[in-house]
Amino acid sequence: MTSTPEAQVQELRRQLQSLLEAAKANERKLDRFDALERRLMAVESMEELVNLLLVDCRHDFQLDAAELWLLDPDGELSRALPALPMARAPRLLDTHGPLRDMFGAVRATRLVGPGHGEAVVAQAFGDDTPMRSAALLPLIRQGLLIGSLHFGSRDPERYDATSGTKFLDRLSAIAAIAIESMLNRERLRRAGMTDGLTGVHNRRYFDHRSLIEFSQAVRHRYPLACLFLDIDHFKAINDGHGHPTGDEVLRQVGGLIQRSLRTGDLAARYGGEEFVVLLPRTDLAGAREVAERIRLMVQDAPFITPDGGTLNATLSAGLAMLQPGAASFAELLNSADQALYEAKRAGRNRTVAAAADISAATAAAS
Ligand SMILES: Nc1nc2c(ncn2[C@@H]2O[C@H](COP(=O)(O)OP(=O)(O)OP(=O)(O)O)[C@@H](O)[C@H]2O)c(=O)[nH]1
Repeated sequence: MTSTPEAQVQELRRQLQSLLEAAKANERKLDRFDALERRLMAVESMEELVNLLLVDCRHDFQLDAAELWLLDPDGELSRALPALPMARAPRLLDTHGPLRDMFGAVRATRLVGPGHGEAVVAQAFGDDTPMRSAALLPLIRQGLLIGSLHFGSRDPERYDATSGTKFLDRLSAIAAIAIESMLNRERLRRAGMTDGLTGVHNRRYFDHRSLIEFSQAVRHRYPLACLFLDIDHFKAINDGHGHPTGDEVLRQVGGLIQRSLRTGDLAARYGGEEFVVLLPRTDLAGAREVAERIRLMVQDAPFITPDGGTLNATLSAGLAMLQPGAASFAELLNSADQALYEAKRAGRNRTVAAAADISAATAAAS
């Protein structure tokens, strides 16, 4: 049956309308991708980048789930991320295995859903996931798979294996560049405030942070303790076992100090074989306990030398408390340094508190 010319015109109009709607939808999609790419290129910090990929993307693209996996074989990110204010954290992988399982040798964007990859959806979002389809974007830099970005939907048809992946491919390339440049920036930032040998903060960072800690303690009137820790007869270790062994002892002492502290405490290598520690909201008894814990750990530790041998070392600690009415942070440092001098003079391998703190504690007790 041939249709009337009016019916043919109606049909053409309908087809034209649906083409126009598809074109408009595509344009809106392009605008959204465009806006996201611009924001990715402009992020200033790791937390902003992760929030953009996991929280904003999910909202802007009306996704039901978004996940980011990042390869972190050296534990660099797992040390850095907990301190950052992130609404959602990426999953850190210590090996390539999960990425290899997901992308194989092809390493291209995958659209998976019912009948063509339920198992992969579960792999991407967990076994109990309500997601029914997903877009899995490999993040590749300089030929290496550095992570993956997963967008999930409860709608089984949202991601269909036959759909194009042009926008998603572009997004994954830009996300990978943004992640790599952010990691490099973080590395540089940390290198600028970390002592290269021991991994604790350097003097420059300490000088900056200590002033903040000082003014906070003064303003909010809480105690602030300062410890100077100095390895005993370190010159003899260098002379007797060689400089590389001295370096190794320094590295291990730095690690012991770091592990003895709470979040919010600050440890730094102050110079040579001397470390400084700031303990906010810690009283004299608490600070003495920390100093003694570190001293005993060092005393009991067998230090492993580069040639596989062991040696023993000790350290002396000088401890001082921020005094009410102290005019400057330098006064506190100075008192801790004097106390350290006393500890050395009295025979080393001991903790000595500054005279003013001992008399204040005695007066309070009597
Ligand atoms: N291996 C190594 N040695 C260092 C480093 N920085 C400083 N030193 C050495 O540390 C030694 C410090 O010696 P001294 O200041 O005489 O103190 P000490 O031998 O520890 O004696 P006391 O502190 O009085 O117990 C010097 O020999 C420095 O050369 C370093 O980064 N690595």
